[in-house]
Amino acid sequence: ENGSAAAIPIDPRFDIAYVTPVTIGTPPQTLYLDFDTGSSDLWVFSSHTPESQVRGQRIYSPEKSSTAKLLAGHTWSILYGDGSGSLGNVYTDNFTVGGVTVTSQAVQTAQQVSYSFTSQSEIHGLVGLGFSTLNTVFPNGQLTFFDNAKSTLDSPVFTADLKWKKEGTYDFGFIDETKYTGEITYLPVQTDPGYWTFTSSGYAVGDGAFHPASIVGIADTGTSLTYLPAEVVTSYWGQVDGAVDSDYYGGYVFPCSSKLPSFTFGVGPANITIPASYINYAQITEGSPVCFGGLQSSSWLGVNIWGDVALKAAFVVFNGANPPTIGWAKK
Ligand SMILES: O[C@H]1CN[C@@H](c2nc(-c3ccc(C(F)(F)F)cc3)no2)C1
Repeated sequence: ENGSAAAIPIDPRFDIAYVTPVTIGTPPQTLYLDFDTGSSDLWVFSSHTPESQVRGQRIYSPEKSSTAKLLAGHTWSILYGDGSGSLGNVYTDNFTVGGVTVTSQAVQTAQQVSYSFTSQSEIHGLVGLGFSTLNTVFPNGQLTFFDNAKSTLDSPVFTADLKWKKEGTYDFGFIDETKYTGEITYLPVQTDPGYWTFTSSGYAVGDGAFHPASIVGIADTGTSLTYLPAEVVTSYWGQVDGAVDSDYYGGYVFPCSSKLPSFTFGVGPANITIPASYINYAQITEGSPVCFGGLQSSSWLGVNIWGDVALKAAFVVFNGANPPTIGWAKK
């Protein structure tokens, strides 16, 4: 059974994250979760989360679900790239996204969440869409929703059609030809250690020359910005009047009035262009003349991350066949 679900920006001003409605249990409990191709845990705010750590989030209460089963003796604990994290125990229950149901999905209930999750009331948990090898449940790792659903889908794929300051979609089991133009270019995926890792064939700044290069990075729907090698971002921001790499602000900032070039990245023989508007990410604070860039250096990260700023410029196919591949198309 295929499915389609909305990817809704949690903030109307800038695309910090997208959430998707899901239902868990019997009778169904609806939560809005952050679908993250950069991790592989499905965890939710729950009746096990201390009230002091819950601030407006919807919660999943397994004790109110007739189909919930405790996965005895299992725990989990996860840390995200920004230093946020959560931990807890594990149930299995019915889990539905956009009409696709998995009847015994591992649902990780939070017993602790870090302050940044507490303060983000629009995110009620995460759905990891990375490879199940990254799942943190101990002592037995659990399968992702996609791995569980794969065999019931017409095709073992899901697609991401994220949009700039608008609602996009995640589709499961099919490729919607109306969502892209031209051809989809498929690239090999390196599945070790468990991210959707691919190699971009180079880049161009604005209308400038294309620079062939092999940029190994992960496609990560859970990361807001895009983080690339220092020489790439230096050549990009070098084209922007007044842009500086600021220790104070923690990255490249520029005068909001400056004109930005677009950024093009290679996907095999094809390419995707990120419009300048996507790279003018946000004012530092409401009304500030200083703006924060959507393209930042990956040098302190140790990995290049193609986050939402890049992904929303394309229609992306996460092909879970054997071997997995990743497809990119203009839209
Ligand atoms: O770890 C990498 C895997 N994908 C990236 C990711 N990061 C988050 C995240 C979501 C929400 C929050 C909070 F609400 F602000 F706390 C924090 C981090 N979700 O995926 C980074």
